Amino acid sequence: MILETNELTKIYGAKAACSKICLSVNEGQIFGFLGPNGAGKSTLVKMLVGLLFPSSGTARVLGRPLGDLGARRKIGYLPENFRYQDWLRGEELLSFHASLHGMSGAERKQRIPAVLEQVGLAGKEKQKVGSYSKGMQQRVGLACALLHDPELIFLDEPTSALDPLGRREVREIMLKLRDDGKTVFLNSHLLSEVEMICDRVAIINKGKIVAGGTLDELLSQTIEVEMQVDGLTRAALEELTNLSGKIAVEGRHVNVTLEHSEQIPALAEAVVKNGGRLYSLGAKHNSLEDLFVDLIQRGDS
Ligand SMILES: Nc1ncnc2c1ncn2[C@@H]1O[C@H](COP(=O)(O)OP(=O)(O)OP(=O)(O)O)[C@@H](O)[C@H]1O
Repeated sequence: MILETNELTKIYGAKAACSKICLSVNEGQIFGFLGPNGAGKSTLVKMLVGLLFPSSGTARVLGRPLGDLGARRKIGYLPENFRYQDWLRGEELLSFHASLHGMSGAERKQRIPAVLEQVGLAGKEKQKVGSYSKGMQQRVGLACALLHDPELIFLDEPTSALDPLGRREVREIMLKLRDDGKTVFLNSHLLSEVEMICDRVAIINKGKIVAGGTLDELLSQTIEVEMQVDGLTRAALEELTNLSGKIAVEGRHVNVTLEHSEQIPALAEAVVKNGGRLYSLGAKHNSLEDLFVDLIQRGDS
C-alpha cells in the first residue's frame, strides 16, 4: 500500500471535517475520492500532504508517517483553489518551484520542458501566468505538481475549471501517469470522470466514509429492475416489497431496487404466482451517479 490511514480525524470546533477515516490506496492506481461540497475531501488531502495536523488517528504515506520529509519529496499536490504569482512567466513560475524542490540547473533544464510538454503548455512558457486562461492556469498548476517527478500525486478537483476538451486532456495525463507507474489520488465530484478512469473509489459524506471499493464492487451492490405488469395484486405487491426495500408503481410500470441479481427470478415469480401478468422485465446495474445520490440522500434523511 502506498497510502494507509487509520481513523484519521480532523475536528474544527465542534465539527468533524473528517471522522475516523480508514483508507488504503494501492500503488500504481488512480484512486477516486468522491463527495459532495464540504464533505471533507480537501481536509483529508491536506492532512496527507502534511499541511494540516490531524486531531487524532494516524496515516502512512509512501511507507512513512505523516509529515516525513523524505516522503513529502515524493508527493505532488495540486490544491483546489490555488493562485500562483500572476506576474511571473510560466517558465519563471516553474523555475521558482524547481528551486523550492532544490533541483539542480541540469535537472531544471530537463524537467521544465518535459512537464510543459506533458500538460500541453509547450510554447506558452514565455507568457505571464496572469494572462493564461483558466484552463492554462490549471495546467500550469498541474505542471508545478508534477515538476519533481513525484511517485504519488494528489489532485484536488483538477478539471473543475476546464472545458470538456481540457477535461479529456487532463484525464489522459492522469492515465499516462498511471501507465508510468505513478499513483494518483483524485478528489472529485465529477462522477462520470471518476467512473471513466479510477481503479478504486471511496465516497465521503459529512466527514465519514460511506462506501469504498472497486467500481465493479460498488456498482454491483444494487440493481434496478423495471417491469411492465398488468393486474398487480395486493399479495404480489406485498411480496415484491418484502424482496426490495425500494419499490415504485406507476400504472403498469413497476420499478424495484434489488441487492443481488439472484433475486430477479423471485420477482417474476411473485408477480405471476399472485395473478399478475408480466409483459417485460429489464435489469440494469446502477451508475456511480445513482449510487452516489442514493448514499448522500440516505445520509441527509
Ligand atoms: N479552516 C477551517 N475551519 C473551520 N472549518 C473548516 C475549515 N476548513 C474546512 N472546514 C469545514 O470542514 C468541512 C469539510 O471541508 P472540505 O473543504 O474538506 O470539504 P470538501 O469535501 O473538500 O468540499 P469542496 O468540494 O467544496 O471543496 C466543511 O464543512 C468546511 O466548512
